[in-house]
Amino acid sequence: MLLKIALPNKGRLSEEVRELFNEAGLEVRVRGDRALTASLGGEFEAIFVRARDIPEFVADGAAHAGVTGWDLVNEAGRQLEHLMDLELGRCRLVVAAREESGIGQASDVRDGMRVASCFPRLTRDYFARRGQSITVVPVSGATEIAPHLGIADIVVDLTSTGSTLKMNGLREVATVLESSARLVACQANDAEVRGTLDELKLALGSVLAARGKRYVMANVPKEMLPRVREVLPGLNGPTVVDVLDGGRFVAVHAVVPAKAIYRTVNALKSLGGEGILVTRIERLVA
Ligand SMILES: Nc1ncnc2c1ncn2[C@@H]1O[C@H](COP(=O)(O)OP(=O)(O)OP(=O)(O)O)[C@@H](O)[C@H]1O
Ligand SMILES: O=P(O)(O)OC[C@H]1O[C@H](OP(=O)(O)OP(=O)(O)O)[C@H](O)[C@@H]1O
Ligand SMILES: [Mg+2]
Repeated sequence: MLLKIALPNKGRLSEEVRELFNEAGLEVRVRGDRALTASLGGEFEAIFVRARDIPEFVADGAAHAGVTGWDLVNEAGRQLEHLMDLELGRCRLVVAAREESGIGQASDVRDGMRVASCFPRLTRDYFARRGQSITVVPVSGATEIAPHLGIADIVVDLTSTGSTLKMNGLREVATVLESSARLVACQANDAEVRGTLDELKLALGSVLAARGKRYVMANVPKEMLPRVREVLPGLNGPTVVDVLDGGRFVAVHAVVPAKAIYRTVNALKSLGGEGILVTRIERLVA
């Protein structure tokens, strides 16, 4: 059975999502730039649609699963099964006001104010939860310009680096939602589909797990092993391999957090380590 996976056809998430699937061994083979579907190999077929439409398509069962922003999943308000956080497309949905507006926090927003957003549902819910009565001005893009055109007092929009807000003279005053790309599935999927999606999760998860890790190999003096063990915890302690040099050195191999590489290499060197190699890992299945 061929499982349909809805992926963003363009925009912010499309490239990185394709890269992730490729690295997981599900190569996105598109026939030309504008193809609407592609074979992913194995049991999967990709259908390329707008990120914003993906929650609807998946909830309706037009696709068994899909990848889109958590912001869009929440905006759609459909019942979906959340399968995993893909740790990309990280951004926040925020309330922002003009620098000179005098609005410094959400409670400064006065009843009756107009709020421009591509996320009318989340905007309405946010202010309703706070007991503030505002009017949503729905827009479909370039939200940041709305306060300058006088069509809204404040905005609710996505931000990551903050440069768009800054460029438009807007100040962030509150966070509505933290977002990243998620794999979501249709609640009506049967057991067979769920089983295949578990395999997909394992494949994608193994790429994500490998991204933050490096594989380190080094030859170290045998008598230093107890101290090397402290430097190289690895997944279950380092792998130790004989070196055919009459027993003076052993080779140690370990998986370490990428962030710790600088410290680890220096520590191995100071313990007399030689021939230190650091490599990337493609996939890591714990
Ligand atoms: N600045 C950003 N940094 C990181 N992720 C972002 C950023 N902006 C948007 N995203 C994520 O990417 C998703 C898709 O955004 P994208 O801009 O590709 O589509 P869109 O705005 O819905 O449509 P379009 O821009 O094509 O009209 C968003 O829902 C969000 O999850
Ligand atoms: O905080 P920043 O890093 O500046 O990013 C924020 C911008 O990114 C998104 O727009 P996008 O670039 O996707 O363009 P769009 O408005 O066409 O969707 C979002 O709508 C903001 O405008
Ligand atoms: Mg956008």
